[in-house]
Amino acid sequence: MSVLETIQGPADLAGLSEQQLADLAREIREFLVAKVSRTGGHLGPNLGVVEITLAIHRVFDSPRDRILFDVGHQAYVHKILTGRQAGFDQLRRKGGLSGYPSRQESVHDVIENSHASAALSYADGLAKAYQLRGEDRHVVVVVGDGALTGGMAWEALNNIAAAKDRRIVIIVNDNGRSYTPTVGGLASYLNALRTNPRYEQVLELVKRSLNRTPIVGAPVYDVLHGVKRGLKDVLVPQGLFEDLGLKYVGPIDGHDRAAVEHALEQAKRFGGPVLVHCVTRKGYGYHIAEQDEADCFHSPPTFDPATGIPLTGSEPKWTSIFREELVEIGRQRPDVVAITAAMEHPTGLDAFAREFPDRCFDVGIAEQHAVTSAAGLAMGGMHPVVAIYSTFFNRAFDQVLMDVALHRCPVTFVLDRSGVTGEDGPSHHGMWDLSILQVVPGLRIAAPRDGTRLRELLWQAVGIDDGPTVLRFPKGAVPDDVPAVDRVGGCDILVRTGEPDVLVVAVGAMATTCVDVASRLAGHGIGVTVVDPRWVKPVDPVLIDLARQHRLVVSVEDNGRVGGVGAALGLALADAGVPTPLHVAGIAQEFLQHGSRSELLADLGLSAQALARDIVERVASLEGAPLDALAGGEHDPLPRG
Ligand SMILES: Cc1ncc(C[n+]2csc(CCOP(=O)(O)OP(=O)(O)O)c2C)c(N)n1
Ligand SMILES: CC(=O)[C@@H](O)[C@H](O)COP(=O)(O)O
Ligand SMILES: [Mg+2]
Repeated sequence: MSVLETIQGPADLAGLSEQQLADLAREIREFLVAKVSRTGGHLGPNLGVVEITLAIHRVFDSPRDRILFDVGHQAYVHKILTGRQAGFDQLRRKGGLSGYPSRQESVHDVIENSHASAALSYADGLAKAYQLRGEDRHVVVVVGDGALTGGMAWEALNNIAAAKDRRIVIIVNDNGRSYTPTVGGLASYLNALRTNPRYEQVLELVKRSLNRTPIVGAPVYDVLHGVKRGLKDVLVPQGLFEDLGLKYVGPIDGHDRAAVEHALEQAKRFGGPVLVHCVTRKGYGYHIAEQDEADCFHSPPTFDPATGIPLTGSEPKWTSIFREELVEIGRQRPDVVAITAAMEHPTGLDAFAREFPDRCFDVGIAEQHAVTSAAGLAMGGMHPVVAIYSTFFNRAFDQVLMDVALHRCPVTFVLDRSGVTGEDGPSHHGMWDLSILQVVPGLRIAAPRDGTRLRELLWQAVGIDDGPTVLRFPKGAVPDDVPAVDRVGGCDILVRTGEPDVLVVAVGAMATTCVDVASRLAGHGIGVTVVDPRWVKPVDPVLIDLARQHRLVVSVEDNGRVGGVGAALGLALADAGVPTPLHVAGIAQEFLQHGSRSELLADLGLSAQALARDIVERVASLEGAPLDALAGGEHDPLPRG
């Protein structure tokens, strides 16, 4: 039996020998590669925290002590050690193990939100609560060097440092990378500590002193702390973290479990906020990941573990089309610049950055700064294109509203991963952008239905210079082009069959589904017009006129129903006194769990079959006619369910 098979919970770690612990670390890595190669997921980050997570669960007492992970994509090892090994065959699959901590799964999990740079704020709050309640509990936070480039992290550190007696242990997992090498002054600071040759000597000294000195409390900590202060004062006049008032321990070799345990024991005894700086390598222990220059296998799809080669074909993705077209725009528009929040490749800016290195800015995981910096660039005469996943864009709402739109800055936001994303779960679905952005005066939103429209609309967006524009599209494969049969104003008519009974307003990528709906209704006496407004904000007046001509309007969007495109259309129809009934088909305003995009859309009633069935029922209720008469009785091609 392997050591790993004996681990059902953290308590099983206590009695293990050094050899067993070394075997366990190896077995965990083998487990991660074997499982994640079959499901896809965050392999690189988790390979890098095996020793750190083992040390945490040997030194602290979860769930009494709370273990928090920033982002949470690196919590697989934590899940393995807390009784969830069996779930990894269904990792990130509908109904299976979440790829992030989940309170529904385990009492050992706390934070379910996968948005970076928030964990330290949770820790500050939790520690305050335990102090007020007189509970002697530690709060342990694993935060990556990338997550530390986010502003919230520093807001939290500012507060944590002020409270000398709150039991918070911050473990900085410093692998020098977000996806790509971490950027900015902080990265340079951490790098200075990591890469100076004296660091190696000092590390050796620390290691020897740790191994020689049994854990007797203060002396070990003082050795660690004193030596480090010496190092830091030599390298950097004043320790950044110590200047804040935080006790700093490190840098520690994050793959030396015993050294990490020693440091955590000292931190635990200190009884106040301590920051333990662990130096690790992303993808550690799986050479294919370690050598992956792109992103160290940050989040690979299913792959062959022997070669690392993806098992799924690389079909043209929305991102690929954006990547290609932006380079062409960059060639013709020297005023166009690009901004990423530590996701240059995932958002498709990597090609632009290669061709125009001086015109592409990676600001770190700092979406709020990205947006207001874009306002500054626009005020300086440039036209910024800010590429951010839809869900991460949420946190920069005030910056879009007050720093960009109030000043009518010509900034183009490109929101990839809009709508139902899939396997990353509730805090990754981009189901809010069409709602929250409706309230921004002067901001225009385009939702391309296919690759050709993406190219067209991107050019139109960067051509608008009197205010901000947004393009939004989903994750994954691009549908075949959906040609228009007519153009009315700014709207494309995609289908026009029979009498003008039902007007289907297709928002962006839902157009393919809406055309399928029309074909399912064609043979049943229900005339359908499918219209793609292309620019979905502001509401195109053409839609008002088309609605007047039809008996029912159905809007279909891959966004929350509340406050989305359909809701805005409803307000416009009411303001125009158009009595045509409107049904808004969209995502129920609830947190969606993880699963494939197609599964989740079907569950939401956004499949062509479900939409067609719903329209048949709505038309029938308009006429009071029995459903069967409309739907062809036993011949009904729209079986329930
Ligand atoms: C607000 C926000 N922006 C972007 C992301 C996407 N993202 C997920 S992990 C990651 C890199 C995190 O780097 P780091 O904190 O150093 O962790 P590592 O992967 O290196 O362990 C990014 C940018 C996110 N989760 N949240
Ligand atoms: C953890 C995180 O936020 C990212 O790694 C995200 O999982 C990437 O999503 P995609 O795989 O859709 O690029
Ligand atoms: Mg990192």
